[in-house]
Amino acid sequence: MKRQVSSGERSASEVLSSAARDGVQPEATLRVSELIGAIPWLGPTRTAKIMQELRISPSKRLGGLGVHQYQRLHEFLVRRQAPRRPAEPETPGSRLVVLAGPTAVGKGTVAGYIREHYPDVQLSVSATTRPPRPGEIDGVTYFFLTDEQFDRMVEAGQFLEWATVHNAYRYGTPRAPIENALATGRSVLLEIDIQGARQVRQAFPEARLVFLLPPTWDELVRRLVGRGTEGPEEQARRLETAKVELAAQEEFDATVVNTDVPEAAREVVDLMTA
Ligand SMILES: Nc1nc2c(ncn2[C@@H]2O[C@H](COP(=O)(O)OP(=O)(O)O)[C@@H](O)[C@H]2O)c(=O)[nH]1
Ligand SMILES: Nc1ncnc2c1ncn2[C@@H]1O[C@H](COP(=O)(O)OP(=O)(O)O)[C@@H](O)[C@H]1O
Repeated sequence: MKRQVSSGERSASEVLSSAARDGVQPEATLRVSELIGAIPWLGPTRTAKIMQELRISPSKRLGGLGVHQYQRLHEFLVRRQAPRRPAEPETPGSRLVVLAGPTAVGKGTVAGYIREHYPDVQLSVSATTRPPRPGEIDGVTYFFLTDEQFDRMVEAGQFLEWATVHNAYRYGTPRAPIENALATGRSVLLEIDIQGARQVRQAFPEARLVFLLPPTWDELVRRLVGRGTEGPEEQARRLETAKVELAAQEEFDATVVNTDVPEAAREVVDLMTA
């Protein structure tokens, strides 16, 4: 027997979770666009955009989703359902700032400079499934998690955003430290990839998104090659991705050109306080 999802009963993600648990497909004939469109504050345009991001065609019904589409939809709903922050920071003056940009532009270097020279800026510590490199400290560089631990945090809605980066490992921003910092009037800087920046924009429309640019394309190539952490094949793949990533700068609130590290760091910090 079919029935409609009603907000007074179970939420959409509860329906999907129990379906996954029980191995049954409820509401199989419900269109995904209707399910998403029923979320408060999402108009048809946002719904269409979300469908596009989830890579689900507008006509798809729940019962017709592929495994990956189903997984993406589930994760989206869990994220939406996690406790939401109000539209404005709770304390005036606190701000959430995202620093993103193409591979090897110097995000880590600039963030490291800020950590060292601007102790008042709180830098978010991400969680990752990638193994630690020599010298990296758990809880300082990253929280190093197993796949299972990461899954549990995703399920519990404990990430503000998360993404698989460079087709390899998963990275995510723990939600609680960010919310605590903003609630106590501190600004927070997230150094994350572009997919993550887009998710932060959805969850925190008031966040400021800063895009770090290389002075030139050739300099970006020089930095990637000069860093020497990837082989030629991986370098070529990252540079292909970088072209797409550079096109995303239009979506950001501000751009900073990383010619000189201290100068770029100061510009980012200025954007946090301005
Ligand atoms: N979405 C997202 N991306 C992250 C997060 N933390 C780090 N990243 C990105 O993950 C990528 C890989 O970082 P890292 O493991 O330090 O490797 P490296 O950039 O190759 O030195 C970088 O582009 C980071 O910006 C996070 O919490 N969320
Ligand atoms: N302003 C800069 N001038 C010259 N080299 C830089 C500058 N910023 C970063 N680099 C170098 O570029 C390489 C990539 O920087 P990194 O911080 O690892 O990039 P990302 O975190 O964006 O992938 C590193 O070798 C770093 O030392």
